[in-house]
Amino acid sequence: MNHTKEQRVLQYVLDNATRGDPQSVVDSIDNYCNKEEWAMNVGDQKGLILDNIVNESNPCVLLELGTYCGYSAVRIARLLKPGAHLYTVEFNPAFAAVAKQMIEFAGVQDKVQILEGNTQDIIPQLKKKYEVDTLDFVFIDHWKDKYLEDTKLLEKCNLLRKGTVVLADNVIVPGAPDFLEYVRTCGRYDCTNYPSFLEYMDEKDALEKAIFRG
Ligand SMILES: Nc1ncc2ncn(CCCCCNC(=O)c3cc(-c4ccc(F)cc4)cc(O)c3O)c2n1
Ligand SMILES: [Mg+2]
Repeated sequence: MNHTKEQRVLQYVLDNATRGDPQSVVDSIDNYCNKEEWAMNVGDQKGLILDNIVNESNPCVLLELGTYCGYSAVRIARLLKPGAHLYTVEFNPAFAAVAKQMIEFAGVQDKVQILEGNTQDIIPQLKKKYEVDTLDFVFIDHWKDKYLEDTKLLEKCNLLRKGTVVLADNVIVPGAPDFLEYVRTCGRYDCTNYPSFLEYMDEKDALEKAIFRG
């Protein structure tokens, strides 16, 4: 029954976390992935940095690229004010199915909407199909070689406004060198690097915050 790692992570949450308690869902996933099976959640160390940046930017409309099991969607949604909304894009149906159940168990389904598909197809639909004006916060955590292309696509679709926070995971491991080079040198972003560690490992990783200048 639980043939995939993602299904085993979900089952562990269902067996060990408290329904409607997003913090217990986040803690359970971190416990499982620390003890049993590594998985590519942003994790607790980078997660604390993510929490701080979400809290300081107080966002209302958010986009996440790469949902996976829904760990960061639950982590972000637990901090959102009433009426705030997170769109999260996932193209792997099996991952999306796990994430849907994770998000519902955590009780944050009213704040999170999973959009199934490829970011390059979905990003151009956000304004017309999902009635998004501009984004306050973007968390990028999908294919590392798509970070740059999709950041440029967000610009092209006029989804970024002065002050939009673009936060990217894994800028060291696996790395997104072309994205880093672009946001740090194109003149349209104020960038900050947040050194941390790869989830559940001792390897160095980092988040990069790039605030759009408008
Ligand atoms: N275009 C599009 N549209 C929509 C989509 N939905 C999903 N995807 C594809 C996402 C595929 C997973 C992306 N995430 C990672 O690959 C990742 C990897 C590691 C890692 C792995 C091995 C190591 F040895 C060390 C580190 C760590 C991380 O934290 C990661 O986030 C999409 N793509
Ligand atoms: Mg990641």
